[in-house]
Amino acid sequence: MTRHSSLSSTPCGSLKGTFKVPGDKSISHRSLMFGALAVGETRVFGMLEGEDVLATAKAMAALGAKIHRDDDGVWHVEGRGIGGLCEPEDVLDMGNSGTSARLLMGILGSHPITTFMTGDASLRKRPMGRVADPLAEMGAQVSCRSGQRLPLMVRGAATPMPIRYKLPMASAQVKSCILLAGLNTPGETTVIETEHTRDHTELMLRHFGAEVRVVQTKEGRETTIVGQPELVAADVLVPSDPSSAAFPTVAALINPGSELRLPGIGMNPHRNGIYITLKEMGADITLENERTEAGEPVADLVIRASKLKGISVPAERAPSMIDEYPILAVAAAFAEGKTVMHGLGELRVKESDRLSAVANGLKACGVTCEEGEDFLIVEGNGSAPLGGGTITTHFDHRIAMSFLVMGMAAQQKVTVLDAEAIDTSFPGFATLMNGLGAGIS
Ligand SMILES: O=C(O)C1=C[C@@H](OP(=O)(O)O)[C@@H](O)[C@H](O)C1
Ligand SMILES: C=C(OP(=O)(O)O)C(=O)O
Repeated sequence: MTRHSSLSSTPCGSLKGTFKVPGDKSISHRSLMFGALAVGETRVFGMLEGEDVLATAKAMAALGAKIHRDDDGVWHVEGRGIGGLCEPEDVLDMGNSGTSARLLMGILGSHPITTFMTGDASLRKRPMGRVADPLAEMGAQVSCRSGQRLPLMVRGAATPMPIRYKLPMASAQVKSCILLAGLNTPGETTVIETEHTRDHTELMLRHFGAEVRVVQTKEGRETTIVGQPELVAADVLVPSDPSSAAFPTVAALINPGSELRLPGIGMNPHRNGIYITLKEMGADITLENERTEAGEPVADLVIRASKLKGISVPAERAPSMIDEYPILAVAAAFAEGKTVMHGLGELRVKESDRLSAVANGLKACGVTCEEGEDFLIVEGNGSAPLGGGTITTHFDHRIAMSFLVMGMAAQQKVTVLDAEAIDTSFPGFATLMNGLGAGIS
């Protein structure tokens, strides 16, 4: 797809109102994949209808699941059972979505079928060796383009072997890939992580009836899946996405006089690092009606404009807010003092090299910052930065939304190139924000 539309945001004054943030992307992907592997009909309420999740839906349908959306917006997935996926007739196009590609590779790795997979220009640059290597240990054949990139071919193992695998990097996608390959593997497959990444795969596999054990040992957090269970269809209630909610949250914090209410935001403790960090910076964010919905903690967020101060964000918090550093960097540009962020190496292999995309964007808006191999330091002076930049997003939705938020409160408008990338995770972002008082056009 050719993408070339730009959007600009202008200083807008206070934002007010209640905002229904779309469904969680990680949970939406998994509901379609696990529904396709379950016996019976899974219903998904509140699914994110962004391009990334729709790429997963299309792929699971090409693998034999029956998927449709009813008139009330509920998605129905009729599964094939573990081991029951059929060989797709054509190449699977995972679009912009690393989660779709890597989790699906795990599923395919233990199905005795051959599948070809590709993605857009951004996804074709991202590393796939991190999943191809453990899948090869389990007996799958994965042939990638040079540099372990997409397009690639997965020939699933006819007799997959369980492994015990220590993750070389903090990645929920790699962890999930191996656990999903373990689903159709006899015996027990174990993944060890030294940093605790998001645990939606573990929680949701249990919800669908699989046995997943987690123990903490001196090696790290060990997650074991018992192979070849029968997954049973289940209803999934998708909470609103805390990663998407971070954009209106920061927009409200930096626009004096703002007050926003964001109902039903997922508050999984391995996803909420941005809210802890913003509060440490002095943000007025209140959690109301804290509750558990379908196994996930959820709360209504009330956000009021606040004076922010720079802080040092601990590196070990990075996995719980890995997608939120671009918008945190924007918040830091409005804060008083230095915000120091460490442990950001993984940002270099997302939809873009987010570390340099953020640093370049901040500089284009007159913000002083220092980019290191795996750190970023942003210097704010407690007032609105100059703005006025034109931002290269590299088709990265989070870079696009972050700098549109910057333009809402900077001194001059900010223009973001290739803003259509926003539809991958947050369709309707500009319309929803404008409904609260933003000026995005
Ligand atoms: O498992 C998931 O749903 C995700 C894991 C993270 O990626 P990594 O596992 O590469 O850190 C995150 O950046 C991505 O947006 C979604
Ligand atoms: C990194 C992201 O997603 P993915 O890896 O699925 O492309 C993201 O949404 O910020």
